[in-house]
Order: sequence, then C-alpha cells, then structure tokens
Amino acid sequence: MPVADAGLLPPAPVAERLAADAFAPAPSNPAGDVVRLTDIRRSFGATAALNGVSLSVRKGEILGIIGRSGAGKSTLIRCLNGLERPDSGQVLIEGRDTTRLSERELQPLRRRIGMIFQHFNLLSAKTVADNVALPLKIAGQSRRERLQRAAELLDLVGLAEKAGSYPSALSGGQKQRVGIARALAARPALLLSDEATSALDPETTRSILALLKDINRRLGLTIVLITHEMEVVRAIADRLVVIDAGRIVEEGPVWKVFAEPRSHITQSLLEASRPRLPPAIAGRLSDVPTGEAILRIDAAGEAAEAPFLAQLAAAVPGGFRLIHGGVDHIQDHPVASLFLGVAAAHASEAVAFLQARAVKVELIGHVQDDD
Ligand SMILES: Nc1ncnc2c1ncn2[C@@H]1O[C@H](COP(=O)(O)OP(=O)(O)OP(=O)(O)O)[C@@H](O)[C@H]1O
Repeated sequence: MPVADAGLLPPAPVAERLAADAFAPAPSNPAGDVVRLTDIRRSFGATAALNGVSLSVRKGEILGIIGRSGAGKSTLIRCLNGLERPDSGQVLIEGRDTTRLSERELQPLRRRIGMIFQHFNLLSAKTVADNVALPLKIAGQSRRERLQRAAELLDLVGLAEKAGSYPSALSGGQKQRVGIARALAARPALLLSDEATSALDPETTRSILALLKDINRRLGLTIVLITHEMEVVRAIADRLVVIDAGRIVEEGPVWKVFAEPRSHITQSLLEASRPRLPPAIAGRLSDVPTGEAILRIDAAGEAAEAPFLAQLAAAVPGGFRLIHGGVDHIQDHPVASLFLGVAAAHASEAVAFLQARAVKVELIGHVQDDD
C-alpha cells in the first residue's frame, strides 16, 4: 500500500511547511552538495578502516553505502557525523570542513545531521513526544515549541495518536518511526541511516523504507543509508557506493550496478538476491557439450525492453525452454535475469544471437536428456 494511502503523511500544506523551513541549502553551499568527502583516511593501528574514500552526495539524493562486515561503513558514518576525525582528508558538510572545527564549533553542525539506528536508541522513561522533542530541548527551545514540532513530526510518520505512549508499548516499526521523527526534529540537512531496518521483519522494513522514500520526495531531504543489505539499497536509493577494505570498489546509479556489477564484491553481495538455477537442474550440470545447453541471461534497460526472447524463439531451431527467472524493475528500468535451455547443437548460435542484441549470456553447462 502506498505510504500516502496508509495515512502516514500529513496533508500537503504541513509537508510543504516542513520542507520550506527545514531543508533550505546553506548560503555557503550554493552548488548543492550536502556532503563532500575527499580522500578520507582513518587507521586503527595497522588496520586501515578507511583508505582514501572520496564521494559526494547531492541535495535531495538518497545514497546507499554498502559493504561486508568490517568494510569500513561504521567508521565512514562516524566521520560523516563528526564523531570520528579522519587522520587525513576533508569532510565537507554543506560546504564546511568539519575536520577543522573544534568540538564546540561542531555542535551546531551536528544538528544539521539527523541519525536513525538499528536499535532505535529511544529513551524508555520518556514518552514518544518527549523522545521526538529531545533534540529541541538540547537546542534550548521552549516546551510549547518542542511539543508543537513533535506533534507535526508524529503526524508526518503516522503516529499522531501515540504521542503520550512510552516506547515499550510500540512495535519495532513504530519505534523506528519515532526514531525518524526525532531525527527530523532539529531540521537536518542530512539524514544518516545506520542499518535502520536490520532489526525489522521484511514487511516492516518495506514500510519504513517507503516512509523514508516518501519523506525524501516530499521534503527533498538528503539521505545516506549505510547497510549490508542490497535489498534496502534497491528499494529506495538513487545511487550506490560499494566499499571494501576501506576503499570504494564500485559506484553508480542503483539500477546500473544491479544490472552490471563489475567488482567481485558487488557480485557476491548481489548473489543472494539473484535467481538461482533450480537444484534439480544445477545438480545435473556437466561439461559434456551434448543434450541441452543451459544459458544464464542478463539484460537491462533498452536490451531488456526489446522482444529478444520472441526473436530467439524464431531464430534458433527448436526454440528454447524457459527454466527460471524474471524481470525486475529498479528505478523504473527493467532488469531481466533468466535461465534458458537450448539444444546443445544450437547453443553457440543462440549465444551469438543474444550477444548481438546487447544481452549478456553465459553458457553455464549442459544437462543430458533423461534416459
Ligand atoms: N575503534 C576501533 N579500534 C580498532 N579497530 C577498529 C575500530 N573501529 C573500527 N576498527 C576496524 O576497522 C575496520 C572497519 O570497521 P568498521 O566498523 O568501520 O566496519 P563496518 O563495515 O561498519 O563493519 P560491520 O558491518 O561489521 O559493523 C575493521 O577491521 C575494524 O575491526
């Protein structure tokens, strides 16, 4: 169900007001890059947690940063929010270099960054409204202003009726909605999400991601998502950065990286979400080039929109058998991943035919006819 239909967002005037006063670009940063990192390095003893990372995040963009355990994601997020100082390199937030600021000068800049966490980090002795208003209390706002803002934000995340409840009375998804409202309270320029859906079930994950996407669209909020789950990135990110051993190993628009992953790290992160050859066929694969050849087909964008399967059926004697797979749509681009079987005698013909249509083909083996 779309988030708006689920009554999770306020009517347009409230959203517009939130957008207008909260997320205007700082005058010092007319180019609109909310984040710009240049050659960030941070080591712990002999371990280079970040080994020369440069990236920028445009205003209104959702950037997904993904990597395996130990890749350097937490160190990167801590450098972004000023909790960690890199050994060298620049961290510009709205045009200001945080590495040159004193702890005291960092405080107002930290308020430009909202954060949501895997375990929500709510205060159990405070009501939902007081949790949301906490950053405003720290910023010295009056109780009336704080509670008015908390009410607006709880409305935004669909929890207006829970203002007086305590966190223990909320589900995990509701707790994360409170976390999102709290992160937005001080009118941040940037929202950092640190594995914010990792503790949630798949359905709740989908609804939290849909809420983040809707907030991004309606308020123009810039979001950086740190995750180890490709599915999270696929659901809402515009652009993807893959890090490994403290370096960026791949980056690009999400649909392109999903369609044509170049680094073996990205390929292995994607493997879990790709269609697999059914075990009954995988168990019979051999190198003997007779019987039926099994082709793995990947096509994206224009190549996936073309009727290449119909053309293949007409061009290759005996046509093909569709074994498994389908067409996904990522950022409105079709991304097809299929397994086909063709007669071994016509396999090279089929491969050449598909390659001529910009379809990626891999002959992964043969299965012999049943006796
Ligand atoms: N305070 C620290 N002291 C010593 N080593 C550290 C420290 N922080 C990080 N590291 C090391 O730096 C590397 C990167 O760690 P980091 O926590 O940034 O990775 P990560 O991608 O967030 O991993 P995970 O997904 O498991 O949290 C790891 O080898 C880690 O052991």
